[in-house]
Amino acid sequence: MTESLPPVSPNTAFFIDFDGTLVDIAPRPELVEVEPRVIDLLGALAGRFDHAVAVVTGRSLDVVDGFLAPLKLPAAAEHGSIRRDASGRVHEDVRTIHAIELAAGRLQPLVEANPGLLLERKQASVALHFRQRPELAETCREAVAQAVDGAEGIVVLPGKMIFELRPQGIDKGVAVSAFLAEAPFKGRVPVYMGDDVTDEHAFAVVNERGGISIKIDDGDTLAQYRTDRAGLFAWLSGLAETA
Ligand SMILES: O=P(O)(O)OC[C@H]1O[C@H](O[C@H]2O[C@H](CO)[C@@H](O)[C@H](O)[C@H]2O)[C@H](O)[C@@H](O)[C@@H]1O
Repeated sequence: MTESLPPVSPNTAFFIDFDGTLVDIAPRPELVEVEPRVIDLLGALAGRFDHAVAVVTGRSLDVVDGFLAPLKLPAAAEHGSIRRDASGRVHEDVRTIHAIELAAGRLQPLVEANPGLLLERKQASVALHFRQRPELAETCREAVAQAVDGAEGIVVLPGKMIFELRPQGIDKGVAVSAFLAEAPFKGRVPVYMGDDVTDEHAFAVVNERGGISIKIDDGDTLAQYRTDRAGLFAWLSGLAETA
């Protein structure tokens, strides 16, 4: 189901999820394709709205930069554990990476025994992917719970065919709040666009601040609007041209 998206004022800040929102979901993380029009659109939007455009993703910063090159937008990577603000300064929360790496080591035998499972190691977090082996979802859930048992300060975040291990106290809502305390986002009305359960924290923050929350595709959500990627791009294209 899609619905028409609202007009926005020139005083708007945009926060955009990557996987499932800017790009279609692919069988493996490295296989996503960024259409050139997406880069053009983000660049035009940033130009129109005083550079108040940020990517908010579970990906690592270098990976998302690689996909969006030559753009280098403000970005909350790894769900906000690594955040590059508009001045280019990078804020890192890597306090639990050793505990997370230890947990990842405990998951390694499961991954080696089951081709198709994938451990994605990032700077501050680790993800266990089971998209190629959906029948192992419950096995993975239990293995991750056991792997983090007794570890302090680590949270398991379920996503689309994935379980992510990240530091406690970090989520996309916290990341959006941090951006909104800084130029050029400060004082602007936030718009957040995302497709996954991990985007719900950001929807909650944006709703509280009187912003606009947009869920891409299906699933329960706190978002006020729902559309698909085509509807989102049509809307953003109009804003990039007309603001
Ligand atoms: O916050 P996002 O930008 O939505 O990133 C969330 C995770 O996305 C990636 O995994 C997801 O996309 C893959 C490619 O389409 C897909 O194969 C996988 O099943 C999805 O979970 C990425 O690999 C993770 O690091 C991100 O945290």
